[in-house]
Amino acid sequence: MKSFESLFAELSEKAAARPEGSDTVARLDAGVHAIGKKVVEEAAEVWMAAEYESDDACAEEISQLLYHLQVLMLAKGLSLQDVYRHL
Ligand SMILES: N=c1c2ncn([C@@H]3O[C@H](COP(=O)(O)OP(=O)(O)OP(=O)(O)O)[C@@H](O)[C@H]3O)c2ncn1[C@@H]1O[C@H](COP(=O)(O)O)[C@@H](O)[C@H]1O
Repeated sequence: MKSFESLFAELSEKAAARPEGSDTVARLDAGVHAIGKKVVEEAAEVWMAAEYESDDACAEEISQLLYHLQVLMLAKGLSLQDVYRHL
């Protein structure tokens, strides 16, 4: 099972190697503005799932929000440590 750290390592590799067909590479190429809109969209989906859907649906939406936050971190050049030091 993936963790926050292992997903970030995987996405970092994708950003560096830029494999053909990677959704992550396409999102990075779209830029911070587009990624930020996706973060907001996913956050709203988390909220709606928490209020009106199952726990599993909510967990899935949270996983997607975490993914898009990581894409935003990569687009900004932020490391895990840059974020963790504020926790
Ligand atoms: N964990 C994720 C992940 N979570 C969410 N998403 C993306 O976020 C989308 C979910 O958003 P929506 O529900 O809004 O779906 P949508 O409306 O079709 O999204 P859009 O394409 O319109 O933005 C999914 O369709 C994926 O495109 C993810 N895309 C990739 N990963 C993982 O990231 C890794 C690298 O993936 P690639 O870069 O595609 O190789 C792999 O381990 C993947 O499993």
